[in-house]
Amino acid sequence: MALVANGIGRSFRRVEVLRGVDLAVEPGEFVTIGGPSGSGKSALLSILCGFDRPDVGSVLIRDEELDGAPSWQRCAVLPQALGLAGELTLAENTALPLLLTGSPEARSRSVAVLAELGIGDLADRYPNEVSYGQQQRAALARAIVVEPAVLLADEPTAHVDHASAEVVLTVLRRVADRGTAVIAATHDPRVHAVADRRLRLDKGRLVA
Ligand SMILES: Nc1ncnc2c1ncn2[C@@H]1O[C@H](COP(=O)(O)OP(=O)(O)OP(=O)(O)O)[C@@H](O)[C@H]1O
Repeated sequence: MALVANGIGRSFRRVEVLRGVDLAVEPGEFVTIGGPSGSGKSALLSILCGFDRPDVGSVLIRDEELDGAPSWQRCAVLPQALGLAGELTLAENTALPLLLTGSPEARSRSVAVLAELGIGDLADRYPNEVSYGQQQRAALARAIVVEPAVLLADEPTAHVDHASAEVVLTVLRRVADRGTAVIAATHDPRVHAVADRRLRLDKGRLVA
């Protein structure tokens, strides 16, 4: 399995948001997580990528238990808040995970991934010089440039127009088909439509 979560529980200010979440995702599988606003989708993704720790339960990525945030190659994230560095261009932001691995073709690979997402012409612009939807696609480019074992995407189509959403969905599907386990939290029926498996958070548990 690419990712296994066992009995994840998490409370905030005594409100139990997650109560025993179990999840197992295979390499190459595309899973969506739905559920109403406030049901705990982002909270769950934060735990799956090691940004937050559960009160109970464990997460394994490629059979290794998470202890803090794993490397970007094991688990890459498209967060809801994007988190692009404002002082770096889109190409430089996208290249960051490759620079950490010492890849010599960081620039060319980043521009290629930006182009795959339809924003190759914006590679040398800074985040504040492009729209929020374009920033979102750059944050997705940064997440997939290293071909991670697991990709966690929080609302990957939330800020993009219809045509751009189609591009994002095609790329997410392609990333899964190349072997990455993709887990996307979403309200968007178009994302659910391209997934292999659709789950929903209901009263703190994942249900089909
Ligand atoms: N760090 C935190 N401190 C306190 N409460 C939190 C924290 N993180 C999440 N919560 C609470 O947990 C619940 C679930 O929040 P979460 O953001 O995971 O929902 P969501 O399903 O992702 O919602 P949305 O669809 O609006 O993004 C909410 O009631 C939220 O207020």
